[in-house]
Amino acid sequence: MPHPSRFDRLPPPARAAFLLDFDGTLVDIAPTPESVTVPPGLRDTLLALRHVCGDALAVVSGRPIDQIDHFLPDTPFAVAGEHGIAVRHRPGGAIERATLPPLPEPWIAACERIASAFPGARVERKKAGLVLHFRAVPEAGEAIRAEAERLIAEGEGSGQFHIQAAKMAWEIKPDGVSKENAVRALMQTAPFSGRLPVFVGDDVTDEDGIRGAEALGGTGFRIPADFPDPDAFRAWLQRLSRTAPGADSWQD
Ligand SMILES: O=P(O)(O)OC[C@H]1O[C@H](O[C@H]2O[C@H](CO)[C@@H](O)[C@H](O)[C@H]2O)[C@H](O)[C@@H](O)[C@@H]1O
Repeated sequence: MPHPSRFDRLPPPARAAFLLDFDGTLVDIAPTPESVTVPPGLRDTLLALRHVCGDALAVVSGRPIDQIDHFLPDTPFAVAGEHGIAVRHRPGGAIERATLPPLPEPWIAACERIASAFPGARVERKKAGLVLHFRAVPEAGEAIRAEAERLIAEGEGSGQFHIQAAKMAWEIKPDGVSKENAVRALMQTAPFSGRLPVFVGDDVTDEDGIRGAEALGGTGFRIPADFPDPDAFRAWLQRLSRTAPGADSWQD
């Protein structure tokens, strides 16, 4: 029996809203957060797709919004950053931030100590959390996780944060934050409202986004289950972006 086409799961252009993860989905994974490169043509593809679907295109990332603006300036209509803690619903609009407990100061110093015990590991600070990266020292991943779990179980902040598994990284993240909430928030305002979300991602946090899209009657795709890698996903997006605005169905 032939594999059902991915297009079977796609709402038509007039009903679809694209909510896309960044790292590992729109761009290839790189050795460090700073060293990702945006492939030539990706911005044009996203802008064309945005045009086809009436502007309903958002990036939903674990990164802060300013980093998405840096890599994809003036490209998505909306951006949700830090897994949905921060949401900007429209270009130039205000950034809405969830009110969350601050990361306890002693944890920041403790995480720096944890990272320095494993040369190659590093801490990435975020406004409401931090990430312990171990891509350069993969064999230390489990030990770093154990230390981080011990840390967040104690003192001020315990019971308010959890460890989110990421790609070669552990993120200390406030409870109650998820890409599912980000999808729900984005889909409440124009031009997303009234459309069906199509969420695409590659990581554990993206499963929340896919669940959020499905709960709203939309659909989700995951790399590598649905596309072998970001390159294959970008090629698919490029084909979709060639659909004529106003067309009833997607160009394959
Ligand atoms: O939700 P995303 O847009 O996928 O962001 C998830 C995290 O991505 C970044 O870390 C990951 O990508 C890096 C660059 O490819 C890679 O070096 C690292 O190992 C990955 O974990 C980013 O640094 C995090 O802040 C994001 O939460």
